[in-house]
Amino acid sequence: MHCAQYTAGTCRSCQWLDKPYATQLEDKQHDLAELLGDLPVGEWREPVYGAEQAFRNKAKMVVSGSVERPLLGMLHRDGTPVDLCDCPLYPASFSDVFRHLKTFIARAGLTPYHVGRKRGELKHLLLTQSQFSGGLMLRFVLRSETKLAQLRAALPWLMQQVPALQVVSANIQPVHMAILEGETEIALTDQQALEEHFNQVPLFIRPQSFFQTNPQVAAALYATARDWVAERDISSMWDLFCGVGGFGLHCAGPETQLTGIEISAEAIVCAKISAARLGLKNVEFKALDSTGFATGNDAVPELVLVNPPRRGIGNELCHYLDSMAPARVLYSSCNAVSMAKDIRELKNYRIERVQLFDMFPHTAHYEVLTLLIREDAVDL
Ligand SMILES: C[S@@+](CC[C@H](N)C(=O)[O-])C[C@H]1O[C@@H](n2cnc3c(N)ncnc32)[C@H](O)[C@@H]1O
Ligand code: SF4
Repeated sequence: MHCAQYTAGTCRSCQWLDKPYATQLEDKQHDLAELLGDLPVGEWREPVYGAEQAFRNKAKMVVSGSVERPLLGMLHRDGTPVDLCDCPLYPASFSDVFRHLKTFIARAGLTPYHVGRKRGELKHLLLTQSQFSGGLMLRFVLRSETKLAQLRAALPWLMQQVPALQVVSANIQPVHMAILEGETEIALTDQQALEEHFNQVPLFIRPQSFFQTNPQVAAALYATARDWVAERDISSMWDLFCGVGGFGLHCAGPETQLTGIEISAEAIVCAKISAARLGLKNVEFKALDSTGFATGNDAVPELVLVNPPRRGIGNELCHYLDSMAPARVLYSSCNAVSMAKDIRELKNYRIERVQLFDMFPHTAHYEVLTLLIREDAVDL
């Protein structure tokens, strides 16, 4: 893939752009094999990959420059801004949206935040697209509510220029730190969730909930989890770190007892809407800490699916799972280092199958799906 910013040396976020894509996949597979090292693996599946460019559904833009000439992109460590509106990882349609946003910033008088001077209001713009409808969610991350009235007053113009905009909100992030967003979210449109569909499963994207950023590969990941679960007659499962419910909602049939656990209440709202749409009756989604939920529960489902953040599931949950001993554990991870560490703690399990999903082309990162089966299981 060609990137003018990379060639010019102005953005090096894609550290592997010089590597041919086939070599990137080989290197990732090799890295995964090294991390699992001594652990026997029943079956290695071929890596799954998608488009090499325009695969991201989300742009996180740092706003800098002046109110008349804003830049949307990133800041180097020394504070030098780079405009990344032409980044080839985004869908082509984003460039028009960025152009209108620059005009909008000037019209609404949203002064870009200056990190060095600690002045200005508009810090970031977060833009997400649904590949199902083409609809867009836009979030303005502001230092305070000072310019909110101006933003509201100018918004009808933006909605007219960008008719795909469905969900707009303002996030207030008063802290002078490299934190992307704050706790307060103010809805600026009646619609507050963007509808997405993967494999005919309706999923909803809301401002403060995690959503996969590579829809093509994420859809393949969920479909694979669904297929692996369907190999056995699973009547009860937990989906821990469930986000908006993508895994559980793919895997559950009409009779499956599914419990989805996720710390973000916003994401749980989305998961419940999806479950209702699918007509799933034996499903519950709760906004809780996964470890707290698991360790405080006597029930043992037939399968536990985990999809934690980069830090992994951690020792306490590993030890609890190992002793509570569900027949199967399906572990989806965006960090094979923490996953390999966790699996070593699951001493009663063997690795039945592993498959790599390249969610993050041109970087060293990847997603991996691992099926673990309890050692003493005869035919599970
Ligand atoms: C990698 S995301 C996976 C989300 C979801 N499974 C999906 O496919 O989109 C990890 C999720 O874990 C959630 N999370 C983080 N810490 C948590 C905790 N202690 N308990 C439950 N969920 C947590 C995050 O909010 C995030 O939604
Ligand atoms: S993030 Fe975008 S602009 Fe930066 S190197 Fe990657 S493709 Fe190029």
